[in-house]
Amino acid sequence: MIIIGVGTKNPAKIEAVNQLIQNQSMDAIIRSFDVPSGISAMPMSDSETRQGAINRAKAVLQQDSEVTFGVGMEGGVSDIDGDMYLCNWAAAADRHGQLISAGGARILLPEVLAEGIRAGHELGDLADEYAQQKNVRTHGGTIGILTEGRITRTEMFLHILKLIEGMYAHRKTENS
Ligand SMILES: O=P(O)(O)OP(=O)(O)OP(=O)(O)OC[C@H]1O[C@@H](n2cnc3c(O)ncnc32)[C@H](O)[C@@H]1O
Ligand SMILES: [Mg+2]
Repeated sequence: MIIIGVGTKNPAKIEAVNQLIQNQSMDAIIRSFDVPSGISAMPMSDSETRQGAINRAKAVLQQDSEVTFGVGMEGGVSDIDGDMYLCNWAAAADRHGQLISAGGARILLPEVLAEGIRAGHELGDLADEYAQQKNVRTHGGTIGILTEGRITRTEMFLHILKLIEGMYAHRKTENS
């Protein structure tokens, strides 16, 4: 059995790992840790968002010596030619120094959310106000609001985690 350490207490993210385990019939359990992302609270680029995911994955390995894989997930925004997109990254680190990262689907943010972020607010707070809901970030996420629930934050992170698990499997075949 492996122990997957997840660097968050956000249930929407933890559920993505849970679903990966079910999907891949992995013999694994989850432990969750409140680790620092080491970046700003509202990451403003792909580079920063990816770094947050990597920092979390590595921090988990430091927190608990029994953890087999550290997993980090981070959400942020990324500007393309003046348009602001929601972006998401995840990373997995093992004890052999192997680090795998991947990014997820992007969705254009409505201008009212983009303006709020440019003014220094966090997307989580803006999304709650926009949707007239509480804790969007721990439920369907902004992507869930903007797609009328067709793709939720959990589904989006599950997709990224499948990419990472698949790349890990591919590397094993390459090295065998
Ligand atoms: O508890 P953690 O794991 O930190 O999860 P989080 O919901 O705070 O999410 P992130 O730190 O990964 O995201 C950075 C910021 O971007 C916001 N954010 C990112 N993706 C979001 C989403 O889908 N819905 C709402 N807010 C989001 C949120 O406000 C965070 O402050
Ligand atoms: Mg956060």
